[in-house]
Amino acid sequence: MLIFHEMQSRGHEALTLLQHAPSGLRAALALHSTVLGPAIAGVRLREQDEEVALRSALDLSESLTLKAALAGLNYGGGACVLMMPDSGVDDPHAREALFRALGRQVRPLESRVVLTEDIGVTPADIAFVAQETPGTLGMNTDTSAITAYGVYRGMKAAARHALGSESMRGVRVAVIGAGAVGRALAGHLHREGAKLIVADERPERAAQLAEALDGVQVVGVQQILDVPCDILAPCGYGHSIRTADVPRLQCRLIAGGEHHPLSREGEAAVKEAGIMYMPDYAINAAGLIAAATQCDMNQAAERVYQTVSRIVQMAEQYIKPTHVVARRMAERRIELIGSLGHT
Ligand SMILES: NC(=O)c1ccc[n+]([C@@H]2O[C@H](COP(=O)([O-])OP(=O)(O)OC[C@H]3O[C@@H](n4cnc5c(N)ncnc54)[C@H](O)[C@@H]3O)[C@@H](O)[C@H]2O)c1
Repeated sequence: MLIFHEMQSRGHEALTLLQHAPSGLRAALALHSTVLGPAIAGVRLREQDEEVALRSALDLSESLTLKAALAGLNYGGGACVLMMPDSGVDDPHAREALFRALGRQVRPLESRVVLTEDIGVTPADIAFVAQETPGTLGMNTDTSAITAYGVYRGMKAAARHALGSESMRGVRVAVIGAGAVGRALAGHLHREGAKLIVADERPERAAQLAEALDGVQVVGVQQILDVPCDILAPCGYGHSIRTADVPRLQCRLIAGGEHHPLSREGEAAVKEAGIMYMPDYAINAAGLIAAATQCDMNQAAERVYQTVSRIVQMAEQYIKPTHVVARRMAERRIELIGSLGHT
């Protein structure tokens, strides 16, 4: 991996590796942009190899920059990916030490970064970080439910253009990943009468969802991309649609909660295939909006609905792909507000 090349081409400001042997801390902290304000960095704890951790940090931090900018927030984008310590994190004191070590190492960067929870990290973990540095933003609420409701509302706004109607009644939605966001999203769609097809790498999760909601069809993770459907809703851990998979897709809209479901090449391939793609940073922003502004779930989801509506309207007006318009809108706000300089 050519890290400087990657950072330069995508505009990252910094990538810091944090290490503290006694607590088992090994983390990649990426700051993509601090132009609009300190970088909000979701802290993610997952068992993975070093290259995946670096790549995820670079990907997620860029998404966060675009997400905060599009949502009109005065934050930049960051990401902090922790490697799972060899001894695990089941012992509560080991867990405390891990997150306090993270806080202590991040403290010198407090004016540039604000840590918050992401996959595998709880509000209690961030409270440990907060004992060591003021640079935290506790979500203090179940952001996955808020995020999922925002995805549902954003999906409807996009469907108005992609499918000709906002109604989800009878619409076939294939959900990749039956985790916190995927499950809650499926619930909203099911209540409105959508026909759901679900797959999860952990098949028991898809089976549980099918048990909870009548009529949900479960398929394997290899099959879900071949399923004829109207909307494909990726809600997994990222890159669940590879560019080589795009010719298999039989949907008209891709809209889900997942960060980086597609690479940049994948976005272009999807457009070529005649499929509308609503980027992650536009549609999965409700949890972040609620945490950053203290607004409620409906207000946060409404902001996502309005943003997605604006993206699709501008895409139609200028005959440009939605992912190009969304990125341009976010970058334009960063340029304009950044040009004001610091007060
Ligand atoms: N939770 C939030 O508030 C939030 C906010 C914004 C974005 N997101 C993004 O939404 C996505 C889902 O988050 P979550 O909180 O639901 O995580 P989760 O861990 O609760 O669930 C993810 C589920 O997806 C499954 N999965 C992963 N990759 C898959 C694949 N390729 N095929 C099939 N199944 C797959 C996993 O087995 C798991 O059950 C992540 O990309 C996350 O970054 C979450």
